[in-house]
Amino acid sequence: MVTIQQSTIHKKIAYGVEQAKSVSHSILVSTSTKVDLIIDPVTFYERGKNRTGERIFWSAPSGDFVMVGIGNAYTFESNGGNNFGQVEKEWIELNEFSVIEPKERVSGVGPVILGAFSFDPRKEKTKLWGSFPVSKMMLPQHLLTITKNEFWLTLNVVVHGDTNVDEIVESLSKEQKDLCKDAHIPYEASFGKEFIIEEVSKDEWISSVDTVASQIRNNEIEKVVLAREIRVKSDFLFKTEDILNRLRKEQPSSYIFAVESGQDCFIGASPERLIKKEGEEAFTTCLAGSIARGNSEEEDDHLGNELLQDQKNLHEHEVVVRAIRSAFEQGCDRVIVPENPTLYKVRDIQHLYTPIIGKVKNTVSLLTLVEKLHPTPALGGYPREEALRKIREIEHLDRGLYAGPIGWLDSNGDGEFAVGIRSGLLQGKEASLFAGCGIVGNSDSIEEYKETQMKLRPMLSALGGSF
Ligand SMILES: C=C(O[C@H]1C=CC=C(C(=O)O)[C@@H]1O)C(=O)O
Repeated sequence: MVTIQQSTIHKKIAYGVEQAKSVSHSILVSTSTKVDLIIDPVTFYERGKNRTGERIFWSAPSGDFVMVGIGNAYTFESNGGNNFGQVEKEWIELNEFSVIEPKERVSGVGPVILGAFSFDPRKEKTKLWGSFPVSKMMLPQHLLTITKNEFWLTLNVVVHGDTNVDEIVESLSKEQKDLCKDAHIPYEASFGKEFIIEEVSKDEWISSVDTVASQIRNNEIEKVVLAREIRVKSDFLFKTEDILNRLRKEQPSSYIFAVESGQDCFIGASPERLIKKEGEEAFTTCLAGSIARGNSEEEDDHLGNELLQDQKNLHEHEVVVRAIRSAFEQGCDRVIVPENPTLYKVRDIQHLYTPIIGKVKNTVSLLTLVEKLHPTPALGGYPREEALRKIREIEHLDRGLYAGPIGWLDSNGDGEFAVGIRSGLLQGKEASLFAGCGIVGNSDSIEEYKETQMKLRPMLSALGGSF
């Protein structure tokens, strides 16, 4: 097995400890190697089960860029606000004292932090999300990166002047061997039989949609996204790797993610990018306005064309484009916005879609852009603060990480965040699944309810159930 050579790790960590002594400061040591192995990322995730609560999974649409993090080398956690600025500041400070190998950088390889931020830290937290802090980004001890058909293994560790080099090298090397053992074998999922679905506050949700739609008609606000929850109960433990496996097969055009905390796991397959930053370039998307997929190609085209001409959906979408363009222009120059939306199709649903690109201004960072954009009117509403107040007041739901930014950031300041929709919270034999939709003046509450059912389908199917 070709993993990272023990002697290489030893040399780097010993050097890091010497540095830590001489500067009287902790040092981040990060060693990465391209390995000549094929590793199934879900198998690798499963092999990390001794570190339950400290595992994270991320894959971009099409599945050719995957990251799996196991174990915490450093955690950025907040129980107050989302603290985007604080996370960034601490991350930059941690990188100031570092030993990173190899010097030439590959995106997503080496020191990378991954994690998620809450939708609305000001909404009162309930027991449901008790295992999770408000925001959590972690630097994994073990990181598997699959990019451009290459497999990379990274070891990250933060050392101090008194760190015992032999001990830490031995434990990291052993863990890495265990993670890679037979990891080429594709993960096989298994599922139970019993499946109960409980709707949470269904009638209240429908009546909230009616209330909000009438307030919009009275010009009190322009758009509000209202979300709801279903609780799923089973006769078997929901295992993250089983569900990841299904999501990877069933939702190839979505971001697939999982982030654990304690015994719980937030997991999903989101079609919606919030922001990607690659050097000077930034990419965002407006995704709002939805319709079902057809049973035949003809019916699918027909539904897609209907969506492209539907005034209610076009209005819902236009509000999002307007707000994202304005937020994006604060952080970027040369912003390019297509004139009309096209369609973005995932397995169970098709959306109106407008991708936006720009050139990031010199002083602007990825997390600054996340903060400017979040929550877009595709998740919150418009105007933002009024919509958030309305959601706090009227929604019978603790969204937690649902609809919040989830993604990664590297030490060059590049990375990507999606919005954590089409998602759920796994809690042993139970799970909560979430879905929302944009409410405008002419929204019909029963139609909106049906739309949420459609948006719950990807996660429900990955859990082994259906409506
Ligand atoms: C809020 C959700 O979807 C958003 C993203 C795309 C389309 C949406 C819509 O048509 O309402 C929503 O704005 C969700 O899936 O929970």
